[in-house]
Amino acid sequence: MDTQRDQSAAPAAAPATWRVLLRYMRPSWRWLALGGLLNLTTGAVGLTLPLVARRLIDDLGADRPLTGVLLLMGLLVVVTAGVGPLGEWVLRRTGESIVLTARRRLVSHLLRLRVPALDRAEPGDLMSRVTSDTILLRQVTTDSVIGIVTGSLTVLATATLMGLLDPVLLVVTLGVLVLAGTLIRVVMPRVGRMSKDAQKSVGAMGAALERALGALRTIKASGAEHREEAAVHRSAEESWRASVRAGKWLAIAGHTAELALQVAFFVVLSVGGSRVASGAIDVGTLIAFLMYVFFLVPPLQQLIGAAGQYQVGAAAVARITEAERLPAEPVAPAATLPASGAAPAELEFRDVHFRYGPELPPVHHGISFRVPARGMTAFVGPSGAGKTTVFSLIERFYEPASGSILIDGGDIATWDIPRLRAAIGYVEQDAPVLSGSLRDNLLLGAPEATGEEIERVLRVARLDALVARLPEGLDTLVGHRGTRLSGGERQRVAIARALLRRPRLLLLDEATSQLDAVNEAALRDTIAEIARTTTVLVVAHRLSTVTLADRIVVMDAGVVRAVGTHEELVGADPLYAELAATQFLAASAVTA
Ligand SMILES: Nc1ncnc2c1ncn2[C@@H]1O[C@H](COP(=O)(O)OP(=O)(O)OP(=O)(O)O)[C@@H](O)[C@H]1O
Repeated sequence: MDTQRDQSAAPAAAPATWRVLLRYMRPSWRWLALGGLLNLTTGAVGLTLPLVARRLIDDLGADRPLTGVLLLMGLLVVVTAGVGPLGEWVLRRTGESIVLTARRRLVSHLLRLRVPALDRAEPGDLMSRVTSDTILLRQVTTDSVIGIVTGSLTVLATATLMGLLDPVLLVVTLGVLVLAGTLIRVVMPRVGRMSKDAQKSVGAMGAALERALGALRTIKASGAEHREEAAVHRSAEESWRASVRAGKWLAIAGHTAELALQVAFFVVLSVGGSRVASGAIDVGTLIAFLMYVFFLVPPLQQLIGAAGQYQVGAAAVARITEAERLPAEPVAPAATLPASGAAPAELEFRDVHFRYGPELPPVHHGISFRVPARGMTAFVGPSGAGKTTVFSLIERFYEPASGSILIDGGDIATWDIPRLRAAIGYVEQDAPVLSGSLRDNLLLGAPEATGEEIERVLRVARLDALVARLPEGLDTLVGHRGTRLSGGERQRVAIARALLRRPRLLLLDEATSQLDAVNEAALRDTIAEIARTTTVLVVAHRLSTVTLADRIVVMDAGVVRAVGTHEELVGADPLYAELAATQFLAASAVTA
């Protein structure tokens, strides 16, 4: 049972970045460990090379045979060549798995978002979190975390070996490096801030682009391409600006390390030279030590790169976590649709109060009405009266502030949401049709429907002639949001889709002017026919629909003014009489 009615519970504090990263990395920890180990092996093998080099110089000096040393060097080079790429591949694979996990989690969450959260979100921005931010997660979980671990270990091992060669030269080297490290610590938080700004702008760009592409015809008709283009460009430029600034700080950090090592090389050379002259160390030791100084370059660069990537990744993690914390409906298995011939539903609203947000005015001020099983009930009233909101509350897209909504005598707040929605067929006012084929659209809510059932609803919705005419029939692609269909066809597809679910309660938000007279009259008869076996609720905009209704609920400014038949209401309710005389009659005059 899902009894959660609170839509605005205060969210707990966001978890720390490293905790979130650990959560993503946990399922892949074996692969990560293997990749890290292989990377370390490559580093360790590389580290032995200077020692072997020293041995070579010693052997040369002492005139000893070189075969053994050369063979060892060859072996080490071959091992490095084999293990290096393998380690990198393992890490890349792990990174991709982490991206996959994050994307799956996020998509599953976003598809279950509560409708109020969706009202406040920008789809384009949410999309960028799934597509672009998750890519950054790959870098931070593999390159960065592994880079920090392997880089630190390699630096530590190199420093140990340097210490074994000559502790004095090690202290000299570390002194230079500590200075560089202090500078880098100042730079890194700036990289984090800039990266956050850059990703935020990518999200804003996605939102602006979605807004423009989603209504491109309107934008063209309004001659607004330039303004929309400028808005998208602005976000792209902001992202560029922030990324360039982050890049500047990263470049400074990267080159600080390189510069520090060059300085260290010269300091070690001069200090080491005097130590060779004083006989404290031999030439072989100095050469080996200088080789180690250069060996420090890659792991130190890896460390700095990793720290930078961690900052970039932390910005992405914050955006992914933010999306994951938007309120969502509980995950529940899909409910089975009502059996054919299932009893129609009874509905009751009891003193329902509702507003869309704490800062918004109330929409329903204590709505009460009863709808018995079977028959057609029409909701009429001026625009903004709260008619569509009645349907949204029945579907539990929103929860009432107080009062209750009952189906078959049970409060729907105690129903599992999938079970509730399985009982309902809903045709929205703008009759959305999804990209894909006609068949995909019909089967959206009833994937198990048989060919016969599809044919039946096609006939009922008067789509059979259209499907017969199309060369690809039901497999015809309808385009993005059904743009290849006419408005009336889209509406009939939406009706057929709802009917295929064999709903016990059919909610029909009538479009004001989508259907032609012939189809409208036919569909009206069909709906009246359906109402004999199912409970049908219609938000009605046409008198022709209203006169067929068994009862009419007249709504105005969030209250139910009157309930009755057309004949009763025309005499009893002045608002209804006025609506019937103006809007409805005007509409019916067109279709008569
Ligand atoms: N998602 C939403 N967020 C905030 N306010 C909303 C939302 N949806 C609707 N409203 C507001 O709630 C009020 C009632 O809207 P509703 O869609 O229920 O009216 P309606 O009677 O169906 O109107 P129409 O006949 O024009 O379709 C309106 O003032 C509308 O602006």
